[in-house]
Amino acid sequence: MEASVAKHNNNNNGNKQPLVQQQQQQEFALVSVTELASSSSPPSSPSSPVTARFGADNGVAELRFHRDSKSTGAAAIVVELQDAQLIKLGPVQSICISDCSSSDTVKEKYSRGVTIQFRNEEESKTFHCSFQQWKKQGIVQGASLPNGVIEPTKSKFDDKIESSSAKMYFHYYGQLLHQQNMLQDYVRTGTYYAAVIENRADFIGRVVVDVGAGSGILSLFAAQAGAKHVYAVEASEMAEYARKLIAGNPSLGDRITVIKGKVEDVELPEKADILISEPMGTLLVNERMLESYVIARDRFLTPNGKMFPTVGRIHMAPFSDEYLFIEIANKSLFWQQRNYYGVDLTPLYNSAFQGYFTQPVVDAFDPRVLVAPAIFHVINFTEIKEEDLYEIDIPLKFIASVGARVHGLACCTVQRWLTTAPGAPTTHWYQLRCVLSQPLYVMAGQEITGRLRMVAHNAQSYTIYLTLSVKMWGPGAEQGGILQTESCKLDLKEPYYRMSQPQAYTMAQDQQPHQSIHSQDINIQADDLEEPELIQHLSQNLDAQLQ
Ligand SMILES: C[S@@+](CC[C@H](N)C(=O)[O-])C[C@H]1O[C@@H](n2cnc3c(N)ncnc32)[C@H](O)[C@@H]1O
Repeated sequence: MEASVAKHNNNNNGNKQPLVQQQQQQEFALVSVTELASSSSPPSSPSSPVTARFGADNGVAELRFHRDSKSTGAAAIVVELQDAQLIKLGPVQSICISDCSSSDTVKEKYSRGVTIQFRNEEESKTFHCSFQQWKKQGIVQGASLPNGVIEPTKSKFDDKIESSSAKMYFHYYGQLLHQQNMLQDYVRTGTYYAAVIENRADFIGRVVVDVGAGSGILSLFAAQAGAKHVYAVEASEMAEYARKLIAGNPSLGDRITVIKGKVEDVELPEKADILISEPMGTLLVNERMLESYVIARDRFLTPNGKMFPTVGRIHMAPFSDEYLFIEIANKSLFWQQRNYYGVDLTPLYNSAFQGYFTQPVVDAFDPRVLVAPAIFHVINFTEIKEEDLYEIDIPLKFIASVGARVHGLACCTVQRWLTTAPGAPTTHWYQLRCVLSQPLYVMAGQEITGRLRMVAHNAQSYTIYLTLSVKMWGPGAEQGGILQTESCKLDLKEPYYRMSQPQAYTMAQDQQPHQSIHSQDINIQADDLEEPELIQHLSQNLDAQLQ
């Protein structure tokens, strides 16, 4: 549930009037305020509107709830903001939790909860912003607040992500059909289910936060595994559906609280023993949700808490795929027309040619296109700093197993490459390939070096810089000379979705067959969720539809 507030001044003129702070006070009209389990203060009824007033009369930031905004007498409830937390329970409902001392002994502290009913969602949002602002600024004793309109505080998420990108992103995830896509990926969801249930010893009696809960499925799994309480944090409108789903499963739902908001912004009433999430995108990092996962770790997880998943891996190997290369190169042939309705298009040919090579290719390919054993890069979610995900630099070094024309770098976030072997699970297992506009020539045994650098951008994705070099072969190699180097720059946000069945493999004439370590059947094992590379996730597919 959430909250909302009417912002108005002391005249109690309703929500039409702009927010004005008068003498360091700010007022909101509420539908109702109900104190939880309190014997000291009778709950207000919806028929008697309540005014909430932020102020710092004694140099301490406070929130006072009055039955009548004109009232200047004793407030019904006074909350000191320093120790208070405000949690959204719904679009127009929030709960404010604060510490208070027992009347008998000041040594004993209790938590007090106040349920706040707002008039609409907009007012709820403004109230939340003001709450954070007053809390932040009021903590310093006697600190004065700036006069005028309080701007909503921009969160870490808003600071680094373009609002249009975020809007589209959460709109997408707010639709049931896209959550259904993820739920219908039985390899993905089944792996999570098995991992949670098989690790239920970790969940029993524990507090869990589901980071980006979507439909709430992982929260329900955690509750099934015996979690004491699960906070399902979801920023999109899907939070409402998650509430419905959870309410419809009451034996589990009474241990789950859905909190609508970004993990960067929401407050939780307690720390978590476990974080569970499915934050991986194409090439692991697309969508930049790993950063939110890491922020959630820093905000909510107890020092020895566990993260499910714990690590992610990007597997990489050079590949040779003549058909793919020709397919991409041919896309720009259109621009070679010299008489397109009397117009010469060729001045744009080179730009179009280069443009097509800036698109990473997402598809499923036969692992035999790989020309060297794969290497992998590990991202440990328990240790990595959020800022370290802004730029990821991976040195590359391979030994070619075959002589081939190298067309680029193939990447995959799962342990094993897709195989066309009969009996493999019928799941899409899309992989990503960065294709060079100029191939490199290698001989079996030759070293291929390079660098994969990924730089985050504010559209929730990354710019990819790939360089591959092939060292001199034969006489002169000892001098360490580099014969060929090719580079390319790609935008992970704009992939070429080449969705189809795995491409038929035709062995190039100069290629010798090699025993690829990857050409095994997919074998999903979920005995440990700390192996996220085993988790087949649909995000790759989702990205396609986000475009
Ligand atoms: C890949 S989906 C996973 C959904 C669900 N956990 C599952 O496994 O089916 C990621 C979800 O995280 C949500 N999300 C992404 N970034 C978020 C953030 N910063 N705060 C809260 N939710 C976020 C998205 O709206 C989306 O529903």
